Amino acid sequence: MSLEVRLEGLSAGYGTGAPVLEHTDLEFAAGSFTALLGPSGCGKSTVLNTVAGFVRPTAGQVTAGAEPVRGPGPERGVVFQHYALFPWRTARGNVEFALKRLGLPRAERRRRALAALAEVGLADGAEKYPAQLSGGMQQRVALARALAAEPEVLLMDEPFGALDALTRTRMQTLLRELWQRRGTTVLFVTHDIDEALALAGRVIVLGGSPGRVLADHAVPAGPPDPDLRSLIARHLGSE
Ligand SMILES: Nc1ncnc2c1ncn2[C@@H]1O[C@H](COP(=O)(O)OP(=O)(O)OP(=O)(O)O)[C@@H](O)[C@H]1O
Repeated sequence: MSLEVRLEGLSAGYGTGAPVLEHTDLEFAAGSFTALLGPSGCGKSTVLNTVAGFVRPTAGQVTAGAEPVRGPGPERGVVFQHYALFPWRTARGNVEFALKRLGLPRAERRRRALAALAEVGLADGAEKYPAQLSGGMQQRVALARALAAEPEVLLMDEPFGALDALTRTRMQTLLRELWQRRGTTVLFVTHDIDEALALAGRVIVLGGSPGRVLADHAVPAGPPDPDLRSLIARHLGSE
């Protein structure tokens, strides 16, 4: 289950500030995994937030499949760096709560929550509260919460940025497996070139103000390509 995402002539900004994006065109094929890299403030999160429907474009439009994005929707799941779990709900309770807006019956919410927690390797932690879970486990709950709604697009904003190196590598492996199994379209914002190259089939470098596409590379399958890495590093350093 996946949708193509298109940004057409997209301009966006905040209040009376300078535009963050201007006339940006980008297409993300259904089922593709794309990493967005770029210096702080170039508009990576703004791209994600317009696709999520949190930020309304000032011009142009975003479409997910055939439908223009007019606001948040369950077919577009979001995972942020900070998991934003309710501390007074268990892992299962957090996932179930997110399913309420889908209007699912209670038993179905429970079934889906437990299935999603099992899918992220947290079957044993379902009845634990966030304070009883490590950072990596909390991020698994956040991932389960997004997956339980069975999204066709997954929007991830530096989701592993706050994790230690080992946990981060484990989460990357988990995410690759989930993506291979589900085929969801993934847009993944990161500051880390190696993370982008390890995960994505395509790496886009944004830069400038307003932000624009500085580079757009397909990442070949197989072992990391040092030439591609240094090319992308040069684009990143060119700001
Ligand atoms: N809610 C907001 N209100 C006002 N300005 C904002 C808001 N969110 C972002 N901005 C501004 O928009 C610009 C782009 O921000 P954005 O978060 O999209 O960049 P980014 O590339 O994701 O940065 P980072 O890597 O630091 O997360 C920045 O100048 C930022 O200060």
